Amino acid sequence: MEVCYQLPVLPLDRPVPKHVLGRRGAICLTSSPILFGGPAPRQLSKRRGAISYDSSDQTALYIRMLGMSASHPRTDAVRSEAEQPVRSVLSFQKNLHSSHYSRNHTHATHHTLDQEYIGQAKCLLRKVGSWSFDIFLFDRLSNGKSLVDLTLHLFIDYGLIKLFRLDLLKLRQFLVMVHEAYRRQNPYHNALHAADVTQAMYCYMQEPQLSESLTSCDILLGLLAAATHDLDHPGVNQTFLIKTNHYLASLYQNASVLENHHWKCAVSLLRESGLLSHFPSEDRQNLEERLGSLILATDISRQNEYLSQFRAHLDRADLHLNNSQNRHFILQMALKCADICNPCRPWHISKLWSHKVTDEFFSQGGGESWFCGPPG
Ligand SMILES: Nc1ncnc2c1ncn2[C@@H]1O[C@@H]2COP(=O)(O)O[C@H]2[C@H]1O
Ligand SMILES: [Zn+2]
Repeated sequence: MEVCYQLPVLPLDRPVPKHVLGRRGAICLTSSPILFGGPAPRQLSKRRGAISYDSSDQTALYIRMLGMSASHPRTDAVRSEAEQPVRSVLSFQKNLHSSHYSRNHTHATHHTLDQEYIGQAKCLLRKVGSWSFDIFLFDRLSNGKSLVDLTLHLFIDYGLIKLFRLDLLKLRQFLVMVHEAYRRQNPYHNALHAADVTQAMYCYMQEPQLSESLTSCDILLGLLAAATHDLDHPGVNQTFLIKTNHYLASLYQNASVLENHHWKCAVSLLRESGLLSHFPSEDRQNLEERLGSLILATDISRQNEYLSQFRAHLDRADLHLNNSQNRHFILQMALKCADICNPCRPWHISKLWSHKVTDEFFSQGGGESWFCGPPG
């Protein structure tokens, strides 16, 4: 207990609901600043569970993490919490469940501190079909797992689980695996971008003409492709991989190197999760092929090919949505649009994406070290 009063402290800007105060987990709630410098408080030193709080408090001013060393550096994430109060409780959930996304962990959200935030996330999902949907806010409210929660919600909303007799547990585990296979250190090509693309894809698929003609299979594919289209993205582009003789470039002979990799990752996660293991093998194979064709269409270096094809179709007026090949082509175009739609979002959202993508460009160029010259 001797380290309690040295632990990191975060301000909490809002009343803590009774049901949270009544829970014993891994944090300490108090409004008494005397804790931070004075002697170790009685409540803390006597606590049995991992939550301690002053039971008379309805408006805690501070939350401190227990079990972190006093010299633990404040991470950027924690620092930004102070700037964005809504995150303060969410960050604890992250720490409470450091292995939050472990594959065995299926019911974590039911036992976490921030039920209230889960409620807000659910509330926000009512606007999931809106172009101004704030994926950054949703990500905070869903504790950084927007891709999992949003995609799961859309699967349920479309009734895909019943239609394809999907196992809900396997589906969730698959989505968690997808989430984990995105590299969180990438400023742009990470799970949040995949969630954003999935939400945009949903908006396009909700367009009246499309929603009337898409089959359940098209919708399943559209969502799967959007969620997995950048899996395991290394944060650098194809040219970089080719010029640095990366093994992926030679594996895919310098053609759609990243997109092939994303597709193969998606297929391996699908197989590993067993999500579609009850499908006849022919259907499964067909679905994997179509998934590849959608993901490969996001190769920006082949943009002109797709645009000329699209223009030719429009000139001939021969795109018919009752034709499955035509529908597939439209899905390709939709995914391509979804992938680069961030500049068309409301400005406050679009600006954040621009910063993220330029951060990633900057890192590819060597980041700050580039300016410092060669080491030594
Ligand atoms: N807001 C943006 N500003 C500039 N470039 C972007 C922006 N968003 C996406 N891109 C680029 O568009 C590319 C689309 O394909 P990639 O995902 O390979 O990489 C993406 C980025 O390089
Ligand atoms: Zn992308």
